[in-house]
Amino acid sequence: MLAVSAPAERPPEAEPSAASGIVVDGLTKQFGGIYAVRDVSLECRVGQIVGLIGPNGAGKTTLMNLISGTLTPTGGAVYLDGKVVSATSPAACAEAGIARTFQNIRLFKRLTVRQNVEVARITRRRLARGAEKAPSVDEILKLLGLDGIAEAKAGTLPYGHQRRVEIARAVALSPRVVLLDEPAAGMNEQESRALIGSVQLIRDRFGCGVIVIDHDLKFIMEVSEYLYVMHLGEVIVSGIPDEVRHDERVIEIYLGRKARK
Ligand SMILES: Nc1ncnc2c1ncn2[C@@H]1O[C@H](COP(=O)(O)OP(=O)(O)OP(=O)(O)O)[C@@H](O)[C@H]1O
Repeated sequence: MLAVSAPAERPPEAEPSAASGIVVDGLTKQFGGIYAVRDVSLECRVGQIVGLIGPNGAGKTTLMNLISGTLTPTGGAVYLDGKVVSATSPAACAEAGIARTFQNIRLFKRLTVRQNVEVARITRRRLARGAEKAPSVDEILKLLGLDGIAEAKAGTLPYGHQRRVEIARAVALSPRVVLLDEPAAGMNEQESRALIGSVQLIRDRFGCGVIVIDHDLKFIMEVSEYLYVMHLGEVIVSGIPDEVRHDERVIEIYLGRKARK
């Protein structure tokens, strides 16, 4: 059965104080008179892969920016492991255990793939978090299929490879939850299929939660265990991918003809 979220409703088990992972509770962000995000409640437990979809302008990136501390909410809160992390800073969120990638890739382009990941590892050591289950740089590179190009300069790589380096760098921080903003953008069918396996391996090996935004519906339906659909700043539908895929509102209003293919 499809769960339809009333704006102010919180998933029944989402008690912020008791949760392990991220709980977003009634989050709102206004830019002047525009509600980019309006009373959004969702959660991503540690060990869970959650997808976020919606048409252009739905509020997905704003929500990511609120969760990762890049933006300060107008209302509501974000909890990580029961502690409020919203309205702090990107550095505080990273320190608490939220890592992310960006729609616009932000790598050290003149450094090699390995050096990019090593820089993140140095940061993690400084944070003194996750040491007990931290995989080596070599393991991270292998997990993302980057071991064969570890010595290549990041800036010389095709777009799809650069996206994987970004993910490797994010997981090298040993996050509790990693946010992936359009990780399959620019990838061909074969690459995005391989990425599904990598994301699942990351979750298994690191034991972290993963929140994924992507416009590639095939990719996001396959990789996610649970989906939230946003439109005009609000979560309008949530459920497992099979339920969301067949929801009339999602097909006709939010996914349009893409869903009929
Ligand atoms: N800094 C800003 N100032 C004013 N309005 C903004 C700002 N950032 C986002 N918005 C508005 O908020 C709404 C949500 O934008 P957002 O980029 O979060 O959507 P999105 O779902 O990520 O879209 P896309 O899929 O195209 O990236 C849009 O109407 C957008 O114009």
